[in-house]
Amino acid sequence: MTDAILTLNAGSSSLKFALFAIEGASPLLALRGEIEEIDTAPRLTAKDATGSALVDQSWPESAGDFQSLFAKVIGWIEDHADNYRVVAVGHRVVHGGPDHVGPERVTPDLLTVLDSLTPLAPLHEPQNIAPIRAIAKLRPDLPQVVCFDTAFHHTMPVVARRLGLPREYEAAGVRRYGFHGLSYEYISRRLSETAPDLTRGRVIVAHLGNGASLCALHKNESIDTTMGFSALDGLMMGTRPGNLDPGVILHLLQQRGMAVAELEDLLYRRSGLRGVSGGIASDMRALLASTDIHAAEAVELFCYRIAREAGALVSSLGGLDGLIFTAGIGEHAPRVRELVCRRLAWLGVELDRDANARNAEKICTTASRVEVRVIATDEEAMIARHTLETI
Ligand SMILES: Nc1ncnc2c1ncn2[C@@H]1O[C@H](COP(=O)(O)OP(=O)(O)O)[C@@H](O)[C@H]1O
Ligand SMILES: CC(=O)OP(=O)(O)O
Ligand SMILES: [Mg+2]
Repeated sequence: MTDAILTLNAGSSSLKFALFAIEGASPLLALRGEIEEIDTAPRLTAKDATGSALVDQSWPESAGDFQSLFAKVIGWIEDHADNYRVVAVGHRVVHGGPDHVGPERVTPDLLTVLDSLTPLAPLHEPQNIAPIRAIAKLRPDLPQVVCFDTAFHHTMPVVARRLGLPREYEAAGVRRYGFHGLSYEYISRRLSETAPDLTRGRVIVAHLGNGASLCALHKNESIDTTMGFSALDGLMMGTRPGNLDPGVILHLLQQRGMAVAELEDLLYRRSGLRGVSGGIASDMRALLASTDIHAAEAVELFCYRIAREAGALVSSLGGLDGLIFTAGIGEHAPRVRELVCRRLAWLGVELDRDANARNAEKICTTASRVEVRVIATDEEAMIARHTLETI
């Protein structure tokens, strides 16, 4: 039996998991998998460390039922990883609030704090916390560690964190936090290994998954990002509108008499690619495959908003040396990268079309003034490292 760390990463459209063998100081990947499209067409796939497929199974009847899908993942791991002894579980938790800026071991008090942050991340925090409680019940002795998406952004200067509201709100925690921090932390480490020049310069990382954001890295530290107080801000996403004139919210509440729960549903689940495509899909693969004009318009708006927000971050950075695409869409959708890069040509971004079509690591021409790369993110590897360090 080999000691291992189990990692769980509940995103807005997927539940990702991995098992890492503990070998010396660094965890070694044993297997990884995910259930994707949890709300529409749940499908479990997993691969061993060499990339060989271990399972491909669908449960259309369990769409939207997170608890039952989580139980299926745990059941599958128990059946297929019996030569590993899980000695700790690491979780991605989206919101750590103002006081939690590093990985922490789970305690009952910490769980109470995390519960109180649920209104700030209603699409994620409940799915992040439920597995912690379920595991604590089954195995109270098993150490569990939480790794916050907000933590990586603690280097943001005050001016990037502050909202234009009266001071008392900031003191009460109403400020910009930023998310996808485990992904940005992993990318920053990969840059140190593969493109060290960029770690001394000004880089925008585009994490384009079902949730999406941009991070401005200056000398490899976050100095600004497009998500703010909640995971609603910034880019348009799979089901979220991204930044929105607050006047629209007032209009919906006052003139349309919309209830708060209805508004929350609109902003977290019915907008973004799903809403703009007229309900065709929130999933980029389906939109790119569709011939419907509304699907094409949704993709166009997605890319327009990325280029527009990137322009704002170029201003925060005072220029741009590198542009990195990552996460589900960023890693696998050449069309989206092409549309974004075309809009950023004024910065000296010049895409190599063949390299882009191949999802190559470097996708710019030699003449490009900005180095454009595709880097596969690995939030699980970050969670495993933090978990091992914490226990
Ligand atoms: N081959 C592909 N081409 C285009 N989009 C893809 C591809 N593979 C995955 N995606 C998109 O990536 C998104 C999911 O990304 P992911 O990072 O897993 O999301 P999250 O972690 O937010 O749940 C979906 O919109 C999906 O359609
Ligand atoms: C913060 C967030 O939106 O996460 P995800 O992209 O995993 O949904
Ligand atoms: Mg994700």
